Amino acid sequence: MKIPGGARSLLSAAADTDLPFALWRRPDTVHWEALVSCNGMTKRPVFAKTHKRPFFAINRVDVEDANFADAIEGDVRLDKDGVKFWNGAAYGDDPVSDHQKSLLELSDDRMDVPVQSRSKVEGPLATDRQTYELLVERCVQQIKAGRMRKLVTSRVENRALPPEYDLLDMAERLAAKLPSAFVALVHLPETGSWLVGTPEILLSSTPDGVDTMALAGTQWVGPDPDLRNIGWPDGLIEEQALVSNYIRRAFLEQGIDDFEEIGPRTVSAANLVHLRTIFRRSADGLDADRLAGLLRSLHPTSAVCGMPKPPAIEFLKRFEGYDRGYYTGYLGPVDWDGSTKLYVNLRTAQILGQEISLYVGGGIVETSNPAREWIETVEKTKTVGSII
Ligand SMILES: C=C(O[C@H]1C=CC=C(C(=O)O)[C@@H]1O)C(=O)O
Repeated sequence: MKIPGGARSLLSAAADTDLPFALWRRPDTVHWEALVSCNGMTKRPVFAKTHKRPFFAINRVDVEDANFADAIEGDVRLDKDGVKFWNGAAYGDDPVSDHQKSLLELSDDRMDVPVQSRSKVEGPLATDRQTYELLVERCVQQIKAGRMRKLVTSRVENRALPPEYDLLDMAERLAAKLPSAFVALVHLPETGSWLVGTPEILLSSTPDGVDTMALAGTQWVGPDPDLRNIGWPDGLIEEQALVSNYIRRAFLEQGIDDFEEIGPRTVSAANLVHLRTIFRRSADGLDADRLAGLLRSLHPTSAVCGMPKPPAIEFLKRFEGYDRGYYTGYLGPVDWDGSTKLYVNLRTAQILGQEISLYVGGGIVETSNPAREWIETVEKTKTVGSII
C-alpha cells in the first residue's frame, strides 16, 4: 500500500515545478498508478473514437457537456512496473521531451521532500449548523410542494493542516482506511489538491462491458458491523430507490434495456453504510458515441444533485451558498490499458496551502429531518477528516 520511492520522488518533483498530476489506487488493489502532465491542464472528450494516450479526467457537477472533462494528460505514466515516458506514439523507458528530462533530473533524491499545495486561491465558505438545517428544511418544503422529488444538499468544513503535512502520506493513510474505495490525489497547482476516497462508480467501461451503481442512503455504524443485521428505514430505502429509477431511465434513454441489476445490498465505506444497486451491461454495440450518451444521461445522478435534474441544479446553485468545485463531479483514468473508470467525487477534501476543506452532503426526501441530516454530514467528515 506504500507509494514506491521512485514515484514519491517524481511526484514531489512535479509538485515543485507546478505540474499537475493524478495519483490513485483502485478499489481492492494495492498498487498506485499516476499520470503527470508536463503541459498544464487541458480539456478532452472522455469517450471519443480515437485517443492517443491515457489521461485523467476530473469534472464538475454542473458541467454543460458531461462528456467533456478537465484532463491531466499522460506525459509521464507510473504503474507497478515503474515510470514510463510518452514519446508521441507509445510509452518508453527514457524521457524524450525537455520537460520530461528535467522532471526526471529534478526527481533525483527527493523521496523525503513532502508534497504540499502552494495554491494561494481562497477556500470555499463553510456553512454553520443553523444555516444547513434551514437549507434542509427549505428542501423538504420544495419536495412537499411537489416541485422536486429529491434534493442533495452539501456543505464544507474548513480545518488547518499541520505545517509539515505531506499529501502523499495523506493519500496512503486514506487508502489504508478505505480498502474498497477508489482513492485519488489530484494535484492541481492553481486550484488546489483534491483528496478523494469514493465508494461510488459513475461509469466503468472495459472491453467486457459497462457498470454503474445507485449508491445512496447513509447510516453510521461501529467498527466491523455485521451488514446482514442492518435495517433500513423507509425514507432511506426511497432515497436509494429514486437513484436506481434514475439510472434505469438513463439506460433506456440510450436505447439499452438489457442490463442486469444486482442489489440493493448494504455496503460499508469506513464508518458509514449505504444501500447499493449495481447495473451491468455487456459491451455489445456500445461504441464511443453511445458511451458518451450514457455518460451525459448519468451525470450528475440523483445521488448527488436531485430529481428532476434541471430544477434541482438551479435550486442548489441559488441556495446552497458555496461553490462545490469538483466535489460531486466525477474523476478517474480514461483509456488506461483499454478501460475507463469514472467515479463520483465523494468523500472529498480540497487542500489549498495550509487549509483543508472537507466537502460533505446528503440526500433529502419528504421525510428527511434537518438535525439528522446535519449529523449525517458530521459523520461523513470523519472519512477524510480522520487521516489529517
Ligand atoms: C453527497 C454525498 O453522498 C451521496 C452518496 C451516497 C449517499 C448519499 C446519502 O445517503 O445521502 C448521497 O446521495 C456525500 O457523501 O457527500
